[in-house]
Amino acid sequence: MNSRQQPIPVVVLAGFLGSGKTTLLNHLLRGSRGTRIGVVVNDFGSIEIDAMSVAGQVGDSMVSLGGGCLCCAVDGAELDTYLDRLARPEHGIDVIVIEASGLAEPQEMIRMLVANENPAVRYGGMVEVVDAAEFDATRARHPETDRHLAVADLVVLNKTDRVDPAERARIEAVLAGLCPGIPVVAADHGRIDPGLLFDRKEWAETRGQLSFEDLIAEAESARADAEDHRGHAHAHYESTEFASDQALHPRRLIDFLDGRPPGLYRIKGHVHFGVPGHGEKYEVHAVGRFLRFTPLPWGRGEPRRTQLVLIGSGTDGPALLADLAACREPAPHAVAPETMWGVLRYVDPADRPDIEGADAGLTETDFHDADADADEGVYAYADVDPAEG
Ligand SMILES: Nc1nc2c(ncn2[C@@H]2O[C@H](COP(=O)(O)OP(=O)(O)OP(=O)(O)O)[C@@H](O)[C@H]2O)c(=O)[nH]1
Repeated sequence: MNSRQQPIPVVVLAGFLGSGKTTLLNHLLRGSRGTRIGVVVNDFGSIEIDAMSVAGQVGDSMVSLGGGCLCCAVDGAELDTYLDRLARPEHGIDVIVIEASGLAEPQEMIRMLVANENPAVRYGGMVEVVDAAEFDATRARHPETDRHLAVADLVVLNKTDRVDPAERARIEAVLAGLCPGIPVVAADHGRIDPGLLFDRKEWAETRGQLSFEDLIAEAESARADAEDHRGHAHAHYESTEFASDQALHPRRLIDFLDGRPPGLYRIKGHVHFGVPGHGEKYEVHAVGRFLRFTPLPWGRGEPRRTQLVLIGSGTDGPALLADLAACREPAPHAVAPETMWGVLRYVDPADRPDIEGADAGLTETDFHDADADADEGVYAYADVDPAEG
């Protein structure tokens, strides 16, 4: 437990869109045991899907900064306000984790943290989450990824379940070249040893990639850069938000998702279908061509509603919204359960509601055939604790 004399370390959790930051954060929160973790979530969109995914687990020790990248808050005043609040002794927080938006410039955030004058907190290192399955594609599209890796204190090579051992070894060799001397931890579903983050002492003292002086020396040019966000990944991305209290028709939504434009890189949120036998909340994640649904119970009193954030480059927001609006279904109770098949194709077999599958005459072969269309061996993981969600 923090003695209150020691400044609370603030760890930046960074990584490209969909790399698995929220999944990792939830793993840390579940494995934190006696350590109290304060969380700052910075969603790119104004519907705060990430915040919703972790909120139930941290209660009042979480603040959420929606509606833009934290790295653009040049003076960091807003962040300081939240850190001050989290650092109050009554919260008893031992470590603060900032989940950066998937399009943030971690260097900017590090600078803000180093410049923070609150003696109750100190910069505690940066964790960069890397999606093994999207590694080459992300680097090709975003050369700045290499810069982010170079300032990391710990690299988590996530989604190793989606690549074979040879590919994993190749990526590890590339990472060793990009960030020499920095530990690279392989993981699936962000399951790293929480001790890597909670044992803070080593971090502050041993990080040598970017010293305080380096940061200050870079500050001037970076500040100019920060004022002109054209160099940031998020300058090239748009976020489109869709929310509806009306149910969505499963088949129309799947047609929309199957035909989504290549520039629409990331979709996250949850869907209300309301089809008989499928009243659950369907959490949805798309990362590149990967698509997964996870049925979860609705929270107590939670409104049956669809909320989606769509992040992409060169996407036509109004057209996406019009397409989604056309998926709305005013009478979901009258919709045949078998229209859910297209959705169930993208659900982990372990999470599939088998009653409906059996009733609808679906066989295992149907599911296997369908799975072959999706990414091989990729399964969804429930980020939200159903009890809390
Ligand atoms: N197969 C596989 N899927 C994973 C793994 N880690 C996360 N996922 C899935 O990848 C999707 C994105 O995960 P998130 O944790 O939401 O990613 P994120 O980095 O927080 O996403 P943004 O906030 O959009 O940047 C979800 O469907 C996760 O369940 C993994 O190791 N293996």
